[in-house]
Amino acid sequence: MTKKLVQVAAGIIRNEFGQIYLTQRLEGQDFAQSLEFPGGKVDQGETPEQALKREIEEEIGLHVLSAVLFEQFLFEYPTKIIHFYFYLVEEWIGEPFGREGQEGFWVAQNELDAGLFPPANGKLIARLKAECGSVS
Ligand SMILES: Nc1nc2c([nH]c(=O)n2[C@H]2C[C@H](O)[C@@H](COP(=O)(O)OP(=O)(O)OP(=O)(O)O)O2)c(=O)[nH]1
Ligand SMILES: [Mg+2]
Repeated sequence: MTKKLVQVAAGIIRNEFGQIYLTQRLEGQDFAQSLEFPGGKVDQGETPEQALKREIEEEIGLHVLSAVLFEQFLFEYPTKIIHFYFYLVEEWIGEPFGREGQEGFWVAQNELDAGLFPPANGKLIARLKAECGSVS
């Protein structure tokens, strides 16, 4: 059987201190307890950027003012292939919080730990850490 292809848009929400806002996936979701960049599936008729803005509002209550595509790639999971669109977001209105009951917190960009995220995030996190001149 061919795997379904899903589009996912997520935000690397970075503040002026070089910290990134992460959330923790809830029980009952796939990759429960993993950390994630807030975001979700692109709906039919939506562009990835529209999906990003909608998901960020729904999940963490921020109104995104500008978003720049940082990286897009395909990642194959056992049951699906995901086309990820990760956007860097540095301008927004509001204070982020886990609107769906999930934990959320700021982490320094050079202290991101790929082991706490789903497997698809590995390369992206390595790139974010390399940007900070971090060795691991
Ligand atoms: N948001 C997000 N999803 C990620 C990341 N890494 C990763 O593998 N994923 C996977 C987990 C899910 O299989 C998929 C995203 O779907 P989601 O569960 O967030 O979708 P959604 O917000 O639309 O939620 P739902 O309505 O389907 O419950 O992408 C990440 O950094 N952020
Ligand atoms: Mg989501």
